[in-house]
Amino acid sequence: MTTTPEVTIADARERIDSLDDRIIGLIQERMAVSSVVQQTRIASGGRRVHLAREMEILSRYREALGKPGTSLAMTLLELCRGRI
Ligand SMILES: O=C(O)C(=O)C[C@]1(C(=O)O)C=C[C@@H](O)C=C1
Repeated sequence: MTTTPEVTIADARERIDSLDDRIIGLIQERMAVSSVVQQTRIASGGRRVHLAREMEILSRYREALGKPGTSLAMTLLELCRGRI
């Protein structure tokens, strides 16, 4: 069956929208889990931020996605723990 460029683009955009919905849901889930870690640490006398752990996360994203991965990880961390 043949299709048109318009249909191919519309179908692909639907998939992108669906992926973005899932990504947003995963980010919201990450924020909730991160909050549990931070609140638990603060309640036991620690600090909200754990820089060594953040370095591990930044490395993981950079290894998987290159330099923009670092920016993405920094944005995710800011969403999860606020600005430092
Ligand atoms: O893993 C932790 O210790 C967390 O508090 C979670 C988290 C994160 O969102 O990944 C948030 C703040 C910390 O600075 C480091 C990492």
